[in-house]
Amino acid sequence: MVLQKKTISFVNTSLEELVEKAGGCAVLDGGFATQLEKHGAAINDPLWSAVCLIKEPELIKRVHMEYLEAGADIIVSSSYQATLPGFQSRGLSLEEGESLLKKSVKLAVESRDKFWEAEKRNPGCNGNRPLVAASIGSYGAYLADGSEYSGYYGPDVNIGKLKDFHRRRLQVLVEAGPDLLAFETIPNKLEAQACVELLEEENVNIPSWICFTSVDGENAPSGESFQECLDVINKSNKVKAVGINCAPPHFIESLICKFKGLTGKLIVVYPNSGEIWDGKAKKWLPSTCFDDHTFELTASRWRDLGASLIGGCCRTTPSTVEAISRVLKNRKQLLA
Ligand SMILES: C[S+](C)CC[C@H](N)C(=O)O
Ligand SMILES: N[C@@H](CCS)C(=O)O
Ligand SMILES: [Zn+2]
Repeated sequence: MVLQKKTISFVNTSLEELVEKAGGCAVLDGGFATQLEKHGAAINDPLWSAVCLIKEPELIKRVHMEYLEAGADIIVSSSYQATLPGFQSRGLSLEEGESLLKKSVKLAVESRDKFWEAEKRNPGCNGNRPLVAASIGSYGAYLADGSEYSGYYGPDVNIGKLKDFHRRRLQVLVEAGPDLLAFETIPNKLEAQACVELLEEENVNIPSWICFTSVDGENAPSGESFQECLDVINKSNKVKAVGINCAPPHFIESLICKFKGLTGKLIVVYPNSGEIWDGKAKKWLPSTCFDDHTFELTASRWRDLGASLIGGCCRTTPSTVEAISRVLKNRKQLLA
């Protein structure tokens, strides 16, 4: 008997192709730091989750694998709060810091490759090789003072300072060869402008997304309108998707509608659970939350409103991603 072999393309996939192959909406992973903590990692530290790059690289791989197994089409690296000045203030040299940044991408790529080696032999494999996005947390994440949710960087922070902060890390992460770049929790227009200018100046050819936070459900945390912020991003051909991360999930529906009217780029949403980060106490405060079931019920609505990339951020876990994946991938099967 001749067994028919399914032909699967193993070439690198672009973001647009991945979204298309995923049926119009790809699944992102969930809270990375949250899942590290669930496994006992101590991240109450100025480096936050990036402290695990120094202390627990195997745990980082375990968490990536858990999100891949939950159905993530894209995993985000552990570099959100990994910065060269941050590592230097821990007594590490510039070279050691750069090597940790590269390691964040390498750990994600190794996890993806290991997952894909097994997955592509699975008869149910959809041929969608997951992608690795290198996380680039905002300047506020590095400050570790909650300013990624206020957008207030003080009077001394101008665009030059923000570009200086981001430049070398961006170069090193790009050299490490991720499939995508994920600018996360950008809280104001100035930092969006700095990211857009840097992508041009550094001639970066890896596709990017830029995500903002929001604390009022209508504007960037700085109070600047998303119209102003997206005007800056729309001018860039390097940015392929724009959206919201680590904002409460009940803001997402209206923000997708707003973004749809402001940009032709792909829309990416990965809200947190709804809990509120207390930057001083460094802990999550209870608030109105979505549980996994509510994510499952709402993800298809976000997709229908026009989001092309959907996942979870802080306080969501692999079971959240499993719920999102179940509903989005089932839907794809129903449409097929
Ligand atoms: C996305 S927030 C919860 C990350 C942690 C924050 N930048 C801090 O260090 O306090
Ligand atoms: N990629 C980061 C984002 C924090 S807001 C994480 O999931 O830990
Ligand atoms: Zn988050």
